[in-house]
Amino acid sequence: MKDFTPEIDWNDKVISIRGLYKSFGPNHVLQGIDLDLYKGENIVVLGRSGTGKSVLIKIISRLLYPDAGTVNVLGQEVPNLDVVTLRELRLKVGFCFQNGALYDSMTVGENLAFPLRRNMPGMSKAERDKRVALVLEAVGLSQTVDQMPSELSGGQRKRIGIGRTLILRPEIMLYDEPTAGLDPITCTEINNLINEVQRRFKTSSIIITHDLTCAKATGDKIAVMKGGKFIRQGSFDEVFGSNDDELIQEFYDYNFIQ
Ligand SMILES: Nc1ncnc2c1ncn2[C@@H]1O[C@H](COP(=O)(O)OP(=O)(O)OP(=O)(O)O)[C@@H](O)[C@H]1O
Repeated sequence: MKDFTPEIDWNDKVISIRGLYKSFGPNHVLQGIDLDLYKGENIVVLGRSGTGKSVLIKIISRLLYPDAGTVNVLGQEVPNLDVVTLRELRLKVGFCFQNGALYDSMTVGENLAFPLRRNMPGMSKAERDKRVALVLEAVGLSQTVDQMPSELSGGQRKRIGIGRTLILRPEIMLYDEPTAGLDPITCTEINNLINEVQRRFKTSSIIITHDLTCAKATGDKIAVMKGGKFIRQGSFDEVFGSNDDELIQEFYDYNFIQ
């Protein structure tokens, strides 16, 4: 449970997806996905390995093209965008990669400053340093500014990875398996950070995971993916509250057996 009430604007859809299909040869991965993300909302896309969760967020950031369907992000139809508009949109849609995607040869501070240097070349060094300090404080790792990524724990790397995405002040955060490979205490810290980012920076997020604890802690809405579709959507309690729902029970059992 969150210890705050998220400020969700139900009149403002920041992502709207309809009839999304994607196949790789005979592998029909997405088979009719509809999804709405509202401003300020955290949606968790929950599904077993290989169900197409990553493909979905890659299509949202146009790392992949869909075969059919519409993908509207912040009022723009993503598959049709020219490269300049796409670049501008990508500044507003932050992608948190599973491994944090940090450069091993740069310090933590340099890693955080890098997206600013590349995307906001007019920004002064003083302003960059200020932003780096703010983000480090937000992810709770101010003391690591001069450390190398190899000196960080897995959980710290994840936090810095989230910070590196946050540094451009995106409106939307896409989290790819944010708790994968972490111990339960570190998972809780990452879940809390995802909520803190939502509260403090007013972001809207899609969190893809197969971790039920992460889903429960961070999701204002849960969308369960199976067979290329969402088989259930609703709050955690709406989706997981019923004991006689076989599809959901199967997922629940799988989660605890793993
Ligand atoms: N570029 C690609 N070319 C071919 N097949 C792909 C490509 N990307 C994904 N796939 C296939 O699409 C399916 C869904 O992959 P995806 O990575 O979205 O799964 P996932 O639900 O994110 O799983 P996991 O939790 O294991 O990351 C898999 O069968 C995968 O092999």
